[in-house]
Amino acid sequence: MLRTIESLGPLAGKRVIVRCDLNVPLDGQVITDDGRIRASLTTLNELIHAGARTVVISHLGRPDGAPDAKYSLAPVAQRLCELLGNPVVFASDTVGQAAKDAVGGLEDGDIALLENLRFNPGETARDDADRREFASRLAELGDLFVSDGFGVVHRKQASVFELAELLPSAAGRLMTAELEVLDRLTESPQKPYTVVLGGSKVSDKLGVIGHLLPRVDSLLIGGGMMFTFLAAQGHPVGSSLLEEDQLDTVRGYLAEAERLGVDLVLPVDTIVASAFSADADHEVRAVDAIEDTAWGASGIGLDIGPETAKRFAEVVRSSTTVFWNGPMGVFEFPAFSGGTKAVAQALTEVDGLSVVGGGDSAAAVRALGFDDSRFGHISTGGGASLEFLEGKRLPGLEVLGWQ
Ligand SMILES: Nc1ncnc2c1ncn2[C@@H]1O[C@H](COP(=O)(O)OP(=O)(O)OP(=O)(O)O)[C@@H](O)[C@H]1O
Ligand SMILES: O=C(O)[C@H](O)COP(=O)(O)O
Repeated sequence: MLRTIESLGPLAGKRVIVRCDLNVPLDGQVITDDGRIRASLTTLNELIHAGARTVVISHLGRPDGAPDAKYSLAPVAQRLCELLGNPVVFASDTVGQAAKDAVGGLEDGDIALLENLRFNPGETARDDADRREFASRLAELGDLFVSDGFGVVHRKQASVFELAELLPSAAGRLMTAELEVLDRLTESPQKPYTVVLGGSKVSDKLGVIGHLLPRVDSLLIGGGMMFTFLAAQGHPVGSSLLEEDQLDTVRGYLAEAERLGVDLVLPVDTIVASAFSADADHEVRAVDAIEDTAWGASGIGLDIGPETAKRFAEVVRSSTTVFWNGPMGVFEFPAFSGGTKAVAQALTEVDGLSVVGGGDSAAAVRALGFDDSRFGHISTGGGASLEFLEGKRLPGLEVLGWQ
């Protein structure tokens, strides 16, 4: 049974550390999608109103265990303050003097945000003892711990796992809301059940496919992920995103899909660009002709093509349950956003349950003008929701009592 906030007892006057996933997309200092900040507000408002002294912690991006200004949470503190309508004290470090001063200065109902957890090597250390050492320094800043960063719950990291062992801990409201919907997808998805995969974290997400194949009726592969499949079928993919060391694994998935009778749908066309940029020249090409443009092997596939988009949309629309993770192309560049838009539109037309998972996927649908309410659920977790659907035991959930 997942422990919830009620299990922590009275909160007034207590220093409550809340692990959120405020890993939002940034363009310089500008937050391009604040969905993950908004999703954290329910828990934070509840703690504020209960008179807790709230200490918010999060990572942003993947800095290398040392401070790096481009991954600072300062813009997030500013946005959090606007959304809460409350001052947010921002500490320029995580376990140093600035954090101690910020937390020490909190009154009941106040809130502070500490700097990016991943500026400290202990947060993501492989060695258990190193993570534990960092977690114990974090634990000194709080009396209680609320884990609400669903997007990071698949990571065995100090602020997700060890900290929850060190302090009385419970799941926050976002965490429980996410689990309620995703549980429906694992327990009894209504058929036909389709999963759509794309995005750029290819090696992170390929592993999920083997576990999903026995559970789904159709699996559609687009985004950066498609090129490893196309290459596995013998197609040259130019300079597109490719995980060469995964080719054998992918061949295994293709064979397994056939054996299980799963409809594994790969793109038939792609938009090939001269370079990775918003204004690059581009042409639609069949997937066996990616290198047949004037750019030859330097051409890059940046979106699924129109014929593929049409086919994907048809499969999605005729499904009763759909889970989608990972944009179909580089949606941040308008010329390569068509595939993502077509799939998003089809999801809004599903007569059943449609779930969008992932920080970038959620950002994509919003950037393309789709309102959250047009989907059954928008999950803040990309990798996390996929690993949950795989049926994996997630460290950040187990430590909260989830079986
Ligand atoms: N063909 C492609 N080549 C390169 N990048 C691509 C391609 N297609 C999509 N992308 C990129 O994939 C990124 C999103 O991938 P990611 O796997 O991180 O998605 P997510 O699961 O929604 O996010 P998260 O895992 O952070 O929650 C986008 O920034 C998009 O530009
Ligand atoms: O964006 C995400 O999926 C989460 O914030 C986790 O980030 P990570 O993949 O860098 O651990």
